[in-house]
Amino acid sequence: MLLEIDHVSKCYGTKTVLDGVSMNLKKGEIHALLGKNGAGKTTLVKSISGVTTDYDGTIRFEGKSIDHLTVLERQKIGIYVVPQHASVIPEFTVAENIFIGDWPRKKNGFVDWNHIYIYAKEALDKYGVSFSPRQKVKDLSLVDQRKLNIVRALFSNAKLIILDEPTTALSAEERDGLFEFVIDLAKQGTSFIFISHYIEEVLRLSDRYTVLRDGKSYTGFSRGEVDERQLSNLIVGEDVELCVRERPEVLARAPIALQCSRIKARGLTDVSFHLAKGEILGLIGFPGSGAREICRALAGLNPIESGEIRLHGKKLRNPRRPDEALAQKIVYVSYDRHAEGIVPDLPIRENISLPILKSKLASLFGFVNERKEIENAQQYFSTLNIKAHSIYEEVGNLSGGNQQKVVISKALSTQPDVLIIDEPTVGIDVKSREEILSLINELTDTGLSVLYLTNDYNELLRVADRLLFFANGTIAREEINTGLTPEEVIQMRDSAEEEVAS
Ligand SMILES: Nc1ncnc2c1ncn2[C@@H]1O[C@H](COP(=O)(O)OP(=O)(O)OP(=O)(O)O)[C@@H](O)[C@H]1O
Repeated sequence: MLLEIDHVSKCYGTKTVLDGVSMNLKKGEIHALLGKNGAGKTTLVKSISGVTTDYDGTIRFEGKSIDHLTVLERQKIGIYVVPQHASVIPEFTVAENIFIGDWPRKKNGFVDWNHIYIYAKEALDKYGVSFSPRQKVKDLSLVDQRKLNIVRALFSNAKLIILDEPTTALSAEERDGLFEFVIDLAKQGTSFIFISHYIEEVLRLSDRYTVLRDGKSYTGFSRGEVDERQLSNLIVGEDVELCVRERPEVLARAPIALQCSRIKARGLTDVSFHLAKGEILGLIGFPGSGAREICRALAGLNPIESGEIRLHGKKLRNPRRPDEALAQKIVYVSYDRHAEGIVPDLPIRENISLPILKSKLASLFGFVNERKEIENAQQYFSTLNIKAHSIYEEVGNLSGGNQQKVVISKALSTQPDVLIIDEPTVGIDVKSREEILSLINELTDTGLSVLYLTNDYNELLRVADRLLFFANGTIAREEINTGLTPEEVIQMRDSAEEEVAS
């Protein structure tokens, strides 16, 4: 056994988050840690890595208790966390990133720059990655940045690497590449704790599983012992009802809500399309293809050089800022909730109300109508099942998935005509995902139109009525979603890309 977690408990104030949690991990094992949003996965990871040491119970590493050790001391014995958000410095080279904090030095004490690249090349070769040590990290793909984080940990002699939702925002192919890399390293003896909300990928990658629910651990399941449904029931504690979108006939006759003509903007050469009232339009394309760029242009985040946007036939002013888009009933939920989504120090109530303070919640004389604000926040708090004591809890104290629900509530409370939603279920547990999808589905019945961007084609194909394939800054293909499979979509995306390139 490499790691033994023995009846670990942890409270925040009066809230018991971990209640006698136990699990163990063997050398060379990939062990999945699962649980709903707020189940305590991050809290357990913090206890293993030493960020939190005021827990009850015992954690042993290679047979010895590590409860008294600090984060740095735990790193020295081989425990590393690779966080969800790349902890690399984009302006530095790969080699510089590997050596940050531990520069090889010459006898005179100066950094040995010549050898940095030689040592880094050896490390990259040893772990079988293909990028060059001289490449700037900002030029690496997302998956290579994640691999670099792992190589950095290995270079510091990691024996246990905790991967916190490592597949976030990766395409299916990138995810496969990352998994191969992790499996190879596990074969060489490195152990992994793998945190993910995607059960299908958990079943593919992991040797064993531990589920946290209501503070307790359900542990010891090996590959093949449980299937997708059983694991999802264990996580949620009940049957999960899947959101089913009926593609109604009315959509074919629905009036056009949004009409974009010849849009030219950053990363967009010439984009024209329409979105019907009540329709969910899926956007597909590689990074830089234009799929995300059109979202950001319509949201007022990337300036539009030319072209025309009409909503319900009325010409809009091309938005220069998100509040201008919002005033014209277009709202964007960014994939990056940390940078663009929430104010962590403010309570849930104020976060949800932020964009509508000046409009819907303003009373006579410009004061905020507090009753309306509370009602509004309370409504989304209940509908989306946000896990917190109340709407007065600070958003920074919520688990990642629950923060994401606040971001979505904030967007929906503006009552937009067009919702642009970018990777909305990243970090969201199985049950919450269905709640979010169901809510969006219901809102389209009342006339909301949606542009939906995600790399998770399984999810996209469950909700999208029609698909637009982007390549090279323009729309290369359009398909009605008549029961398409993810594999078909990947093929269509690749051939659209090739056609545009040739
Ligand atoms: N610093 C804190 N103060 C108070 N409560 C906290 C703090 N950190 C976490 N919590 C609470 O502890 C519980 C567990 O949170 P944790 O982040 O461990 O969940 P998680 O399983 O990682 O969730 P997710 O999948 O959403 O990331 C949540 O209810 C959260 O609100």
